[in-house]
Amino acid sequence: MKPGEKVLLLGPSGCGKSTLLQVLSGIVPDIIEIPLKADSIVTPSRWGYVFQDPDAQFCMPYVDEEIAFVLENRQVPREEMPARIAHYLHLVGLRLDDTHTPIGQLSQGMKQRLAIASVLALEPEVLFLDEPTALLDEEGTGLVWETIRSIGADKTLVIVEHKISGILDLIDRLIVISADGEMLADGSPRSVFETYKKQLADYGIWYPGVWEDCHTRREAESAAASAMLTGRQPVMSFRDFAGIRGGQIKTSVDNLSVYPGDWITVTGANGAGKSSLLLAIMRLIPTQGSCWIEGVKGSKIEQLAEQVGFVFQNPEFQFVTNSVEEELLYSLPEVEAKERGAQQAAMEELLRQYDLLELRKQHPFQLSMGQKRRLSVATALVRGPRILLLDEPTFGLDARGTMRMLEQLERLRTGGTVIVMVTHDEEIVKRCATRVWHVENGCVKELPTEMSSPLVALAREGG
Ligand SMILES: Nc1ncnc2c1ncn2[C@@H]1O[C@H](COP(=O)(O)OP(=O)(O)OP(=O)(O)O)[C@@H](O)[C@H]1O
Ligand SMILES: Nc1ncnc2c1ncn2[C@@H]1O[C@H](COP(=O)(O)OP(=O)(O)OP(=O)(O)O)[C@@H](O)[C@H]1O
Repeated sequence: MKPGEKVLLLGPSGCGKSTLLQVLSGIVPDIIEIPLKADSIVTPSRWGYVFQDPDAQFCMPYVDEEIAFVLENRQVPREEMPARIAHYLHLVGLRLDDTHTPIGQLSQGMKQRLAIASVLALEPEVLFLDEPTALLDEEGTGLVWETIRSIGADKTLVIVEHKISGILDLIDRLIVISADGEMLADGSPRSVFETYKKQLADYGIWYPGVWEDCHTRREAESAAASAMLTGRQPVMSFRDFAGIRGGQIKTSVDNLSVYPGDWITVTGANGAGKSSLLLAIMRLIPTQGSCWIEGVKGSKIEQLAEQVGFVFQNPEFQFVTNSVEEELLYSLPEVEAKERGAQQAAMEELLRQYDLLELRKQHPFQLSMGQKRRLSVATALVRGPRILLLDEPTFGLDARGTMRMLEQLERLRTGGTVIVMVTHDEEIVKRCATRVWHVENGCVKELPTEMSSPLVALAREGG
């Protein structure tokens, strides 16, 4: 790679993009000792690395201290620090009443913004970015690319990113890696997309126009028909419901009901209170008011888990066993011996659908981010819950993983399963949602959408 070059690495989930980035930066083998087969690799001297998982990035407990730590290493005088800290937080749009806030109290998207700010504070010559915008809202994504664009032509950039639409004009060189880790293409984005479109589609890699090629938008009538088909009794209702964190209300729903066959996308800025809503429904944070769920007696997590499948924003929070296969087995209900064969077959089918069959013996923590994401969703599905709460289930997925997951969720939805999905992806909102809930400063409000407009409402009211 030449100095000043802006390079994008694209490839299917698990092909080795993160690993390659770590080798190019020298993290492997200097910090992570993995044997390498290479004569010599020249690694840069002043570089910064934004990890795929922001939790892997931080050294200090507080936001201001995290950036101050970097500035101290650069010998920035103490009196200049507050202004510099404010500057780097401003670049990524991380707005806080007090910069001396514990990092553990930030939402995941806010953490990702901080991770990028602390790497920018290094003023590196070479920047390695591993899916830096995966958890960011639209504003955050725009700001990050704008900042990267403005930090100068002389900086070298190597980026792994699935959300390609905002960065292609920034990129000089696109390198595509195939599923078996070989280099498939290397050239300008335009020439690679023109020449290799078929291969990209076959490998399930993102390219401009992939949504139009792979996903059919659901028709309004079909949404209405399924609402009519699946009945009018609510399966979940909120009355003055709120979720509390750090002693304060972080999410609240006044009065909303959820019906079989609803696909609700939950949207809103980073830190708005979307994850808190799902955590409150699962009683994983303190709550007040009422969230009634059909068939759930009491509010113990085990009783909820009978009816509700939950996918955490960070897939690692979900894993409790030592292999992919055990993870699914752990979530399965106890059945009689004669039913175990069918259960095993259903589990294998799920592993196949989620491209995890070959990885069945692998430790969940030794998967790539996309593989972890797919396993976390498969685990939530394996019991066949009536309500599925999914916190950004498609982030970090390649095109194939995304389309397959959406198609499967749509099949479940038309069978009556409720999908409540937090997402920043506008395409998913446009194509999949039958209802949209928007969260602003912790308040959840239903937005009017094409799909949840009169037809669906009429069907529900029996018209
Ligand atoms: N700690 C680990 N130990 C063993 N194998 C691992 C470990 N981490 C990842 N792998 C495997 O190495 C391969 C490459 O992983 P890597 O994270 O580099 O993929 P990736 O292309 O970045 O994927 P994604 O797009 O899903 O993030 C994957 O098949 C994964 O299962
Ligand atoms: N453990 C905690 N203690 C106190 N406040 C917290 C805690 N975790 C999160 N918060 C705050 O609650 C608010 C809502 O966070 P939440 O994670 O629900 O946001 P979100 O909408 O899911 O954001 P993102 O899109 O970034 O994931 C944020 O202001 C965040 O700082």
